[in-house]
Amino acid sequence: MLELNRIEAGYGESAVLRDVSLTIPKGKLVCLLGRNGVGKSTLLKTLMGLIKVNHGHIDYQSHNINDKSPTWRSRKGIGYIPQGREIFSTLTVHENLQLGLEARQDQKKNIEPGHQVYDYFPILKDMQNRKGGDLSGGQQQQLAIARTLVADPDVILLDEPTEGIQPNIVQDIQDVIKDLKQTNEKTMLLVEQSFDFASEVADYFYVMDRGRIVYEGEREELTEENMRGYLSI
Ligand SMILES: Nc1ncnc2c1ncn2[C@@H]1O[C@H](COP(=O)(O)OP(=O)(O)OP(=O)(O)O)[C@@H](O)[C@H]1O
Repeated sequence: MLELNRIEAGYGESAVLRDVSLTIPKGKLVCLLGRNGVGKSTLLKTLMGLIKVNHGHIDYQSHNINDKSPTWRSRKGIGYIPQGREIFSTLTVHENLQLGLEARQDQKKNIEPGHQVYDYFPILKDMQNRKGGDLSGGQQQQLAIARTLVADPDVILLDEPTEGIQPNIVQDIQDVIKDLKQTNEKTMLLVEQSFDFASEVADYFYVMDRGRIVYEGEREELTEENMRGYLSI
């Protein structure tokens, strides 16, 4: 349902992604693995329309979306949770969540108290009136995920949700990701450096090195032995 075909993209004159092809089938969770600086975040930004494609094409529901804006993509159901979370620190948790509604196609203006995001992350209900900047890193990550979920996206692009986060929250996030796939049939692309996390949730995986896809395979092939050399294990 979302596909990169022979993409070259980067910053200014310098290409970061080189001849990258990747498919995220409907209802599947695809993991993109690789070390620091190999181009994983650049790939997500390119999918989201934040970086221009130099060559190749991005197809969403079988249509070329190369020239569509990030706003168009989010309104059409592509949700993006960036690395670093980009929480508004001076706004409250509630206000941060309200901002997520902007990406909805309907005119929904409020998040009902029984919304699924509060089941996933009860702490966000308890902390509704706290400023985003007062939350811990793990709580901010939960807020960033919830803010995307209130828009009810079909596809979720998630950039290293476990980076620098305490283990109990990593477990909560893992449970939510599994539920999003199993119960809500979301389509997901998860960027990760953690082999343990990726191997728990992935249906299919790609490994990136220096802007190229160097390995791909089914979940069964995602083993420590195969990943040694590509990841720090
Ligand atoms: N805004 C930018 N302008 C110029 N070059 C950039 C910019 N952002 C990233 N790069 C470069 O692009 C390359 C890929 O970076 P990217 O952030 O996509 O890697 P990554 O695999 O996501 O790594 P990390 O896990 O550290 O985020 C790096 O060489 C990086 O220095």
